[in-house]
Amino acid sequence: MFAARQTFGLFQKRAFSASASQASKVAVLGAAGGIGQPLSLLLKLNPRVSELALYDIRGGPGVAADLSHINTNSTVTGYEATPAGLKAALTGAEIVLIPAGVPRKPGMTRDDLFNTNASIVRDLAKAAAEASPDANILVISNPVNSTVPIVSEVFKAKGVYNPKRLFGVTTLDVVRASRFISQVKETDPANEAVPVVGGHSGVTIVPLLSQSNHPDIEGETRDALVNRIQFGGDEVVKAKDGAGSATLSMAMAGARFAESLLKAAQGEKGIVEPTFVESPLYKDQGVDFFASRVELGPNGVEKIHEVGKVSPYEEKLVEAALADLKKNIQKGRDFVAQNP
Ligand SMILES: NC(=O)C1=CN([C@@H]2O[C@H](COP(=O)(O)OP(=O)(O)OC[C@H]3O[C@@H](n4cnc5c(N)ncnc54)[C@H](O)[C@@H]3O)[C@@H](O)[C@H]2O)C=CC1
Ligand SMILES: O=C([O-])CC(=O)C(=O)O
Repeated sequence: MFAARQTFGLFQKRAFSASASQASKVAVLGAAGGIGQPLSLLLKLNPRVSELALYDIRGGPGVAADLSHINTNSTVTGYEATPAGLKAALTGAEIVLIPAGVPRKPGMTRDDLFNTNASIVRDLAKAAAEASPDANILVISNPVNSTVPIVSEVFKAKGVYNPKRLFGVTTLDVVRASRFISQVKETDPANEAVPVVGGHSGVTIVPLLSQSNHPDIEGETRDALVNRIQFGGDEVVKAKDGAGSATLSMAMAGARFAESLLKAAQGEKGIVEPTFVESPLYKDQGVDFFASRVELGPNGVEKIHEVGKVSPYEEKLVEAALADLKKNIQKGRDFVAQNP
């Protein structure tokens, strides 16, 4: 197995910072991709990460060699694209980020990625269920509304499913929401927070402007802002013109979410992130996964926050989201049932 990996962490001399006194291995599956590379870079810069494990079907060791020259204390290991390499990348990981899979081209919906990405995510989930059953699994690969249920079904089949440790990464939606509202209001986005609930595609993305600093935004301005948040991904897909979708902003969002989990694992209280998790909020309507604000703790999900008071306009948005979510979730489950 050792031959299947290359280790580059040879220059680790300085003491860890206090926050990184706990060893934290983070694995990135799809590490050589458009998201994987800048995400791995940001993780290499994070003192809370002690070991970075990079896996991809091509190029993992090269990205690892490059990042390993950065003079931060973590080790970086690139793994060969073999079952043994994948297993070694996953073993001992506290966090597994999955940005493996194809991105959209103009004219496609995220659901159009299902046929390709469902089996990629299923196979990586099988490996994770065997090698790192207790890790926090952070699913970035689209369509998130379906790939997260795929992971849950695979973990269930292996008898290791823990709903507190499975997260669909929807952080980019709130990152965009705070940026876009700051452009409308000419404010600093650092001071803006717009809760975004539901899921991660089109109308399942539900921004709650009534709970932002600017509940006064109404009429056409509101409609345009909500639409921009819901379809922010499409803006990037169009601008990239066939060369993929958001990668850099997604890397920032993924790194932020991983950082929040590490902070929570290392004992910080009150860490809240939006994320798509198995949720009781709309179970009575047949929707088992839902994104809302989630407090994180050492065991993963600590507390799922209620959606809270919404306007009649937002109630309609939630209704539309639930209808799509139900189908997207079922599609993921059916896929695993039919293609175990
Ligand atoms: N959750 C979110 O907010 C967002 C999700 N995405 C999604 O993230 C995914 C990745 O996007 P990009 O990085 O731009 O794509 P990309 O094509 O640049 O990179 C994907 C990487 O995955 C690797 N890969 C493919 N199959 C694999 C496997 N079985 N095991 C390991 N690695 C494998 C590829 O070799 C490639 O390096 C897409 O599905 C995209 O839709 C993108 C932006 C935001
Ligand atoms: O739009 C896409 O396909 C990628 C994505 O999920 C996003 O940027 O939010």
